[in-house]
Amino acid sequence: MARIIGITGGSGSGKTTIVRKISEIVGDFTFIPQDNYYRSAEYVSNTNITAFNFDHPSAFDTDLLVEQLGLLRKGQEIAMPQYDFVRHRRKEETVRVQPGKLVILEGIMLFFEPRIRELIDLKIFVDTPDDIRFIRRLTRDIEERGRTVSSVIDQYLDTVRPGHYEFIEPSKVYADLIVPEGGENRKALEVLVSFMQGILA
Ligand SMILES: Nc1ncnc2c1ncn2[C@@H]1O[C@H](COP(=O)(O)OP(=O)(O)O)[C@@H](O)[C@H]1O
Ligand SMILES: O=c1ccn([C@@H]2O[C@H](COP(=O)(O)O)[C@@H](O)[C@H]2O)c(=O)[nH]1
Repeated sequence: MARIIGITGGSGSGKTTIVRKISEIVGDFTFIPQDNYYRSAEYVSNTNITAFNFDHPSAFDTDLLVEQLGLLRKGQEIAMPQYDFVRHRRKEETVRVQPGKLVILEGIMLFFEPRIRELIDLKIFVDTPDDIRFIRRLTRDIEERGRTVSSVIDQYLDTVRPGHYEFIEPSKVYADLIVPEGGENRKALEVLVSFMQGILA
C-alpha cells in the first residue's frame, strides 16, 4: 500500500518549494497538489477577486480528492484534475497519475478535513511568519497568477487572512512535524528525505 506524506501550511509558506527541493534528491514519488481539486469559479477576476472564497474548505472538491487518494493507496491509476489559477477554473484535460510507493500531497487545507487527515501517514506543517508569506504571495501572484497589487491585497485582507486563522493555523495541532520557514530549512529537508528513502528502499 502506498504511503502518503501531507505537507500543509499557509499560502506562501514554502510548501511547493519544499516539494521541489525534495524532488531534486528523491525522484520516485507521486505529487498531488490539493490546488488541483479547487472547484471552478471562472466568474472571478482581479476586479471581483473576493466574489469566491478560495480560503474556505468548501472551495475544494474534497470528495474527489479523497476518492483519488484512496485509489492511489490501493495501487490504482487516477485521472488527476488540473487547475488554472489565472482563469480560476478546472482545465478540461486531466493527467494520468500512476500509483507508486510514495505520494506527496501538498495544500493549504489538508489537516482541517478529517477524511484527508486519516489518509496521511506523515503530517508536516510549514510554519512561516505572515509578513514573509504575504510578500512571497504578492510577488508570485503578480508574476505567475496574473494578479494586480490591489487584487492581492484585497483578497488577502478579505478572505486569505481570515481563512488562515480559522482553518489553517489551528490545524497545526495535527502535525507530526513543524518545519519553520519552508524550503531553506536544510535540516528539515534531510529528515524528510531520509524518511522517504526509508519508504522507497
Ligand atoms: N525561502 C525562500 N526564500 C525566498 N523566496 C521563497 C522561499 N521559499 C519560497 N519562496 C518563493 O515564495 C513563493 C511562494 O512559495 P511556494 O513554495 O509557492 O509557497 P506555497 O506553496 O506554500 O504557497 C514562490 O514564488 C517561491 O519561489
Ligand atoms: O483560483 C484561485 C485558487 C486559489 N487561490 C489562492 O491560492 C492559495 C492557495 O495556493 P498556495 O499555492 O498555497 O498559495 C489560496 O490562499 C487561495 O487564496 C486563488 O487566489 N485563486
